[in-house]
Amino acid sequence: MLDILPDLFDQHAQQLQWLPIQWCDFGGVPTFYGEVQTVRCFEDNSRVKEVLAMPGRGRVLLVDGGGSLNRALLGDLIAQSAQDCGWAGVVILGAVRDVHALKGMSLGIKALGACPIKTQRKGIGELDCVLHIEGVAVNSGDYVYADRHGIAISSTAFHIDSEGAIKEW
Ligand SMILES: O=C([O-])CC(=O)C(=O)O
Repeated sequence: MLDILPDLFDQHAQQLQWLPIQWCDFGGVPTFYGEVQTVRCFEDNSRVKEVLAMPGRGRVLLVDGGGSLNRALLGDLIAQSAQDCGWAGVVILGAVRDVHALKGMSLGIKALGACPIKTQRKGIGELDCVLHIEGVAVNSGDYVYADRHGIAISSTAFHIDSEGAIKEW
């Protein structure tokens, strides 16, 4: 799929909130969208690993890692698990590693940057919490729309067909 955000904003700007962050694109799928599940954690990816081993059903995991580039919250093994479990994408306000392998995955992956060091898992982190990213509140059950421009959040589910036609669900 090509770009989706310009047409989405042209047609439905009132229902969208833009996250003004220039993300790095690490996955093999630059355009992806789906229902959000939220995680908040800091330099501990326990929750990320647990959740991405559960059925994704086309959803997108949005992780507020506090912006830390000191530890990677996702690497090739967890990303493979996400792909195998049917997640559409993972968005990390923080870092990832195993960058070469991530590019080969059928998964959307956006993050602030890369770091070669993994976290120490101590079981710390929250699932399904309200995240505040660039002044935008995001809950599990909202929707993420991502392409090479970046990421928009909405409480509305849109379906975008392979021709780029947008339908509200
Ligand atoms: O295990 C981790 O914490 C991150 C990682 O390297 C992987 O997902 O392969």
